[in-house]
Amino acid sequence: MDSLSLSGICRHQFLPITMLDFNQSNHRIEKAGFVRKPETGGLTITQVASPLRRPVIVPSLDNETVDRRDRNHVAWTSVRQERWEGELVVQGEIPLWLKGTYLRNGPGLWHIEDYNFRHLFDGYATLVKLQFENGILIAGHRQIESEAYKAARKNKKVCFREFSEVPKYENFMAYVGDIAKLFSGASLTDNANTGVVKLGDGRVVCLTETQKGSLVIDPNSLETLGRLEYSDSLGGLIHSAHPIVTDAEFLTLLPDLVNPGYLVVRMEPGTNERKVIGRVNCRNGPAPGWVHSFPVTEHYVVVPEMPLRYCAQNLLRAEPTPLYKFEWRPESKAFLHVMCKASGKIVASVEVPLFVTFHFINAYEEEDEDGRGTAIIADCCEHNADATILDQLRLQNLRSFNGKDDLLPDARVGRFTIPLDGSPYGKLESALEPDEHGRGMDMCSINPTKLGKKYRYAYACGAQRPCHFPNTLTKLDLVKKKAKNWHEAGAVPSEPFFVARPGATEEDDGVVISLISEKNGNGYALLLDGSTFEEIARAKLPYGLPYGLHGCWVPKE
Ligand SMILES: CC(=O)/C=C/C=C(C)/C=C/C1=C(C)CCCC1(C)C
Ligand SMILES: CC(/C=C/C=O)=C\C=C\C=O
Ligand SMILES: [Fe+2]
Repeated sequence: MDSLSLSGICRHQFLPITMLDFNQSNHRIEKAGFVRKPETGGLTITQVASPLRRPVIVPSLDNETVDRRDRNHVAWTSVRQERWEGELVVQGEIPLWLKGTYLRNGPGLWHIEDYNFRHLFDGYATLVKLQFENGILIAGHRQIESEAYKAARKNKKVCFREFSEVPKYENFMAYVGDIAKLFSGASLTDNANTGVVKLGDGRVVCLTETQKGSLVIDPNSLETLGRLEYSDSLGGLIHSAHPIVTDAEFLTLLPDLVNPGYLVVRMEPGTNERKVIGRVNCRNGPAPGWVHSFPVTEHYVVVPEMPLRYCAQNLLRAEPTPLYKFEWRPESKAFLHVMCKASGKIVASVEVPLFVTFHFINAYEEEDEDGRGTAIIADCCEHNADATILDQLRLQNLRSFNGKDDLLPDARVGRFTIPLDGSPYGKLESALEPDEHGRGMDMCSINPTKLGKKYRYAYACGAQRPCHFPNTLTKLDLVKKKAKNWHEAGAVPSEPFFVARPGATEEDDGVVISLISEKNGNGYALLLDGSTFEEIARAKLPYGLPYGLHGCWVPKE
């Protein structure tokens, strides 16, 4: 059976993919579909094969994971097994034009043995795929085999510095040794749990905030293929977790913690060499602001200098502070710098009101009637200049929601206006009334053809209160200043990801994909119409998956 004859498979029941070729394995068959491989240390292995004739090995994790499902929402519970793949039964209709794979990355495993991690961002990366073809949906998930994850499994403890977790030191000398390794980057994690991008040359790369955590994966098997080794000598240990990736380029920011500033760099498809476009020196402060993401316009890169700054002392600490590796420095103020992509020259550098954002949504240039640039508009999911959102993402807080208390801090679509006439100040306002989306706002996507251009629609997660975490999918109309919200009681939806219909002329002509973790432990893939924002299809997963962060689309050639 090949991928084109999938429609021959029974679609009336949930269909795990079954073993076709036992000869490819040395495993002893214990019962249909289950085999035990002695050298895996007692893990249960299910040897299965996909309709694409690819065998899939599915080690389950430990019982503790499953036990904890009773107590916590599945969104905040470790994934229950290493790997799974199968066809899903679809309710509704998947558009026939939707051909390709949606990949979603995120931290999905938050414990090692008895030790439970602290923060959402600490979890070992779980990659999920939804493969669409001819109205059929094959889903799968797999752990990313980072060095950090493999070492933790092997040694039964955290071995690298994660977002908030650090290895437990046996004595002071071990701590000193680890600090020495911090400066070379050797002790930093490569747990690529934040996002996944498809480069112009077809490579698919999972990313996190550390440069060493750039891992190439196979979008079909979800296998970890190896590290993307940058071949330049730019050095540095960290970068923006959200590069801007198009078929033509990969743009990112490398924060410089020694001489506070940022390098703006560009990598061409087919190469591993980043070349410097230019450098921005920080206007203020002892360290650069955190750059989880940044926006671009057609001609410019906007470099944010947030008052939430990297903090060398906090990097060295064995125990986390409320802001982890960062600190809130309002006295350092906030700035936006605008660099010309072609020349590397800074064309504007303005002070703006204090702000906190993880995610910029988009940016574009405004022109006068003669076509001269007058301003840059940059939109972001803005947390009302309140950095405590970072600590709200502690697992204990996310797990403690009892349906009553409302702990999610307010957020909005923050719209910056950066004048290009040399004025020293920029503006920050709400792009629409935050009550439109329940005063929750994060995890955004747009139609990628609008990247850097004037745009009207964005998709994001909003809030239906009370809640501890964004729990709606929302379509934002930034022209009419209205939002349309999707919500299901108790459900935690992940980032609504927009895929445009090939040949579409309307900005919102396409579908929005999200993965939903349900209160009862189940989960499903959801497809909404990008224009009406009504449900067009859903497909139940065999079990609910943990919350995930960001996705990408790999179209079928
Ligand atoms: C999942 C997510 O959005 C963010 C993950 C952030 C990580 C893993 C940050 C890691 C870091 C270190 C391990 C040390 C250096 C600083 C910093 C980049 C925050
Ligand atoms: C999930 C999140 C913030 C939610 C707040 O409302 C931030 C994720 C950041 C990393 O990708
Ligand atoms: Fe992010």
